[in-house]
Amino acid sequence: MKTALSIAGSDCSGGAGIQADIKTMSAIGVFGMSVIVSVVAENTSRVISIEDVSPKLIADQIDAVFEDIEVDAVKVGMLSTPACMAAVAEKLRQYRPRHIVIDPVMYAKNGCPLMQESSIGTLIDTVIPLATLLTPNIPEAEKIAGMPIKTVDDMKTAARRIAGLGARAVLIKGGHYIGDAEDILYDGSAFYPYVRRRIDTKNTHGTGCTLSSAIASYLALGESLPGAVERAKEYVTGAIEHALDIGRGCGPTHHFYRFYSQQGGTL
Ligand SMILES: Nc1ncnc2c1ncn2[C@@H]1O[C@H](COP(=O)(O)OP(=O)(O)O)[C@@H](O)[C@H]1O
Ligand SMILES: Cc1ncc(COP(=O)(O)O)c(N)n1
Repeated sequence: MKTALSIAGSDCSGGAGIQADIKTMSAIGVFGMSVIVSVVAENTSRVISIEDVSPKLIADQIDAVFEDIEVDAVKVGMLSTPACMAAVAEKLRQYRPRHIVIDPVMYAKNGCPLMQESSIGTLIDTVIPLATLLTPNIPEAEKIAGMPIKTVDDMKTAARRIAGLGARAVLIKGGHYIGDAEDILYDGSAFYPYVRRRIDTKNTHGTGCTLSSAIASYLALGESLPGAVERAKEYVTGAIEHALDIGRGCGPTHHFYRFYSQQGGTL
């Protein structure tokens, strides 16, 4: 069985972070593993508090996985501080997994910050150059590329700039855009658009986590990068279509909708 590792934060409400990643990996059919970098007390409406795991325990978790199990792809999510970033980056440089999909998480869907403002320099200098694919949403791409993004052409310019910072490929996600949900992949030479109609829902907690871990899963299964993004886009669109209207804020994406519908069950 192919394996994928999520290095990210824990969302106790189960919609984003490590929990979304492992649900996605399981639904796609790879063996999911997790290195917890931060524990976030959050739900669909708010973040109550965040506590980071010590750099030593982050490093030890990564050692525990890599010394024992072949890792076919890694997904990196929330890294809140320069110390977390340095611990993860050092170990990724040591183990050099083939696929490293990095989602540079900065805010939760309800607007609460998940990355300290002062971490942006370390993100750019230390983390981004490790990405075989970086998957910023539009506000994150604006911060990293240092430019406003209002059009699809701006998305392309920002993707080029971010590739110039050392990411091998960049997928700018259009969930925060107006109109269709259009994402643009830049692989260093060509652009690939991925377009679906926008689903009218507030229940988008965990969409970015779901997409990046789906891409890592399909890369682990041997898909090409454009193919993995296409299949992951299909997966996240279905997970948003069947998102659960639970909680008082932005409800979570739903991962087992295909299983339930095949069993004739209700969602
Ligand atoms: N309302 C929506 N309808 C359809 N697709 C969406 C919607 N919102 C987000 N997406 C898609 O979900 C994925 C995650 O994007 P986005 O929500 O921008 O990421 P993030 O969670 O990092 O903010 C992208 O493929 C985006 O196009
Ligand atoms: C621990 C953690 N990691 C990431 C996100 C962002 O989730 P998304 O951008 O996918 O809604 C989150 N809310 N919590």
